[in-house]
Amino acid sequence: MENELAIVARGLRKTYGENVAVAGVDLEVRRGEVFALLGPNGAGKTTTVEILEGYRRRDAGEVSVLGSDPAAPAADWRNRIGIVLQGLGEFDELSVSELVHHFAGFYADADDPEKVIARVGLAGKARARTHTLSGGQRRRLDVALGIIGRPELLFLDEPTTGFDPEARREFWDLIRDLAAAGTTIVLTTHYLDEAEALADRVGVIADGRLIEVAVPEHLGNRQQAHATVSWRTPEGVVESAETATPTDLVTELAARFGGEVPGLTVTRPTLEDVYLRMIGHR
Ligand SMILES: Nc1ncnc2c1ncn2[C@@H]1O[C@H](COP(=O)(O)OP(=O)(O)OP(=O)(O)O)[C@@H](O)[C@H]1O
Repeated sequence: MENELAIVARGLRKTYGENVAVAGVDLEVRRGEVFALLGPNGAGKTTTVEILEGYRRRDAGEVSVLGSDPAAPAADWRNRIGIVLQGLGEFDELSVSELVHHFAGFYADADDPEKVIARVGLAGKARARTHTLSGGQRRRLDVALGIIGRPELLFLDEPTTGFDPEARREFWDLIRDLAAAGTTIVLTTHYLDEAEALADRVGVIADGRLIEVAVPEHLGNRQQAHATVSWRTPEGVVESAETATPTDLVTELAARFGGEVPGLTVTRPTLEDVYLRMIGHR
């Protein structure tokens, strides 16, 4: 049902001269979903997202975003979408609070600026001039400007680049809050842990093609992958075996050792392992 889908793209294509940036992408994002686009540099993520945002023209394909074609949207369409832009240099002399209030003025039903400032963790910086913010604080301000209009659909292009680990965790909590409140979120990221932590589904783009869409646990048949069981022999040598039935092997080892197995670990391929395999690095 179109209604349950925030985004539908069919055969999306964009070329720059000889260079095919997006080579026929089919994509569906459900309402309320957090969808992450992963892919190496130059894969076509930003081009895809900017077409969906209405900032780039496609060469071919059908696109519907919140029921409108982004190339010719309905009158209130842009108000229903949040876009996290970077680098609003001309507003450098405004304070955080002034800038967020200024942006709130663009929307008929904007959120409370002070609440949004607190929500992105900038309450202590509300009076600071924006040019005095650190890179990570600046990015939080970008997010505040993206959500001030209470968007139904929020686009975030590499939102946590430059964040320290604590800021990333706080940002993830913010994204989860927004998702819990029903906001559909499309984000691009290079961080696999971020995709795994946030996304309901992940789409992997390589060379302008969407090569797989899956929930993070299922990406690249990760769940079917063999587990690696490692242990230490009485001589102190670390041995390991790949197996489809790790429980059997561990049970056998436990019997062999008469209880606790020294140095026992059971691992499966990480999201990073399967991702690198998918995009061709082995
Ligand atoms: N305005 C442009 N003019 C010409 N080529 C472009 C333009 N924008 C993007 N491209 C090319 O299109 C391809 C896809 O770029 P895009 O920015 O969509 O990739 P990306 O997946 O977002 O990469 P990154 O992870 O590095 O941000 C690249 O080969 C890029 O060089």
